[in-house]
Amino acid sequence: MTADLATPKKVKRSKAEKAAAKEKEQRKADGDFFVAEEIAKDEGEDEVKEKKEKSSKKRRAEAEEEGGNAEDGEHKKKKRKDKEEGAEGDAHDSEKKKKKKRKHAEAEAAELTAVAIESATTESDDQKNKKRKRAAEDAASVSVTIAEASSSKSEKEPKDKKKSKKQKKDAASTSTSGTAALAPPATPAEAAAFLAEHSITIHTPPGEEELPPILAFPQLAIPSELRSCFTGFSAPTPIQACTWPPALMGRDVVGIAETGSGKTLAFGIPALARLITAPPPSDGSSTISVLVVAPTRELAIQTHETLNALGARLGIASVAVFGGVPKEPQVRMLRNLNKSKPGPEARVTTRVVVGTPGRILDLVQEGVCDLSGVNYLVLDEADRMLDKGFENDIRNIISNTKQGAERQTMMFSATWPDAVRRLASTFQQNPVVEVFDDTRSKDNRLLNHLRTLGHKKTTTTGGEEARILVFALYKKEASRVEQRLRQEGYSVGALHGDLSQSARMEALERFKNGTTGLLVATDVAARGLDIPNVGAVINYTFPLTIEDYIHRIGRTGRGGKTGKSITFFTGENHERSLAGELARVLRESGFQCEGLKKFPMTIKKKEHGAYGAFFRDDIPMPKGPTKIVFD
Ligand SMILES: Nc1ncnc2c1ncn2[C@@H]1O[C@H](COP(=O)(O)OP(=O)(O)OP(=O)(O)O)[C@@H](O)[C@H]1O
Repeated sequence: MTADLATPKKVKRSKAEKAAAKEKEQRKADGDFFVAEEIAKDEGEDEVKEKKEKSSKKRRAEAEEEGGNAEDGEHKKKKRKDKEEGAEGDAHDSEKKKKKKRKHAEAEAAELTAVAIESATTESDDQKNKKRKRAAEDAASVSVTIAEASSSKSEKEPKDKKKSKKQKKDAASTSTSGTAALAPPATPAEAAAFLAEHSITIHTPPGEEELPPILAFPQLAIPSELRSCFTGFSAPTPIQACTWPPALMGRDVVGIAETGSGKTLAFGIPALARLITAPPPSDGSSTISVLVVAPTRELAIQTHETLNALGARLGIASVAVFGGVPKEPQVRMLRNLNKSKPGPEARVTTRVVVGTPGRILDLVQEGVCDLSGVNYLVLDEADRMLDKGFENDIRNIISNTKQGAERQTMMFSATWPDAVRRLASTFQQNPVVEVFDDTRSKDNRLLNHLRTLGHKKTTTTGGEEARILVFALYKKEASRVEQRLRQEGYSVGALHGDLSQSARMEALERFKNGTTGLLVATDVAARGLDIPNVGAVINYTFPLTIEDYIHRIGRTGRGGKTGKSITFFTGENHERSLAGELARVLRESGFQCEGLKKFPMTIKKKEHGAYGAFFRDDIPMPKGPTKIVFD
């Protein structure tokens, strides 16, 4: 019977129908079908919430069942995650079946991803308005931590010349208060009143300029094309107001804010501004430069929809990848990125990936998701991701993106527990050089940094990210700094030549096993020893040679991990003559060295004991055996 029914149907099909069916099949194979199906979801906010709660309950129950299974191997963990994602998928199954017919109709009707997104956006306008209202009312306490400047990112490149007529028209119709005609920034009194009213604390690292919040959209220096993103909003939400100024300057930002506080635009506007001003590479390398990692697929889909809708007119598209659904369509979709398609989609370049950690990593490891061009990374709801056991996945994902100052990282979290602090301090790995005149203020600066890095006074975590290595130049200095830190209540060890060998070995062992999270060492005592990977290195006094500096900072950020190095540079004594070399090292690694320019920038040619200044220092000299010497 089935065959009987099917046959006449087939026969009756017109040529045009056949062509349409063929095209649909092709789109399916290209992965479009998947995107269209997912983004055409018209789940109400309540349904999403309910599902979120259901799946989190399920997760909690599973976690309790598995309680204490922290020793699980990577494989087990992955399986569990797949199970979680599968469970999430099950929860959606009955819902999915009900909607299957309608979704298919929508998916088939959705000729283009962008069209589907726009319709989905329109459909959920009511829900959006609800959320909008909530966001506007949201004056919950918000905290923003600004990391040290990543680099002097110049984002003022010429805009994409290939803009369509429509794009040009759109841009013209948006507010003209672009970067050229900005409203004056908030006065210190206005800024203070705003921060007090919304219970906002902004932690700017010592030495960094404090930026006032943006109280009104016209104060915002962004490409004019982006101004239409604010249509219907009267003012920035608190998290947007405080996040935009540092984020638009290219700084790493940590925002502590509740859901529904307007985070998507808080990181979305700087992301789009960056994409508009830096066109995609034309050398065939990956066009993905923005990556958003989120804990759940609901959040990933929501963020993807928002960014896709905002980016559509700018020629920027996003893809969403998440667990709980088959991987193959996502693999096909990623393989076929930017393959020219007919119609308006041909103008769109996929530059954003939004996804959940497990699936992103899977796809990266399969070689289909190339993150090597990612220079803007967002970790959304970081605390939830860590709660769900995604820490290793996140670190792994980060190691596949651009490193150091080449990447700007935005992190959002509703809470600020130790695990989140540690994650924040490890990705903010830019070597920072603080140039100052007053050597007496070194101790206070050191204490400030320990606080900013979230270092616990009595850490017994054993976690390598929590360890901080402080380098002093002289034995007496190391001993004094150690005493000072101990007076301040820190659990600290020392490694220098005034200590007996057994005392040094004990200090090293305690540092390695995490009993003390802080170690003050001299270069000579530390040389040749297996000092484990540490979260941060602080150069209290600059070493005698630039090689020692490189050796010191190499103690952190090892094995693809991230780390942080902070260097105090007073320009006194031996430091003055090393300013030029330090500036060169920083410049070559892509970091700023402005502060050093007040010192002579001459680089002294190295002299060899036997060959004087004429020896070749560009070829490696044979290394002798490692010698362990304690000064
Ligand atoms: N400046 C603003 N004024 C009023 N509404 C806004 C503003 N910015 C964003 N919104 C709206 O507020 C709602 C919540 O924003 P958004 O989804 O970005 O919050 P969120 O913090 O990411 O929350 P969630 O984690 O639940 O996604 C959205 O509907 C968004 O359109």
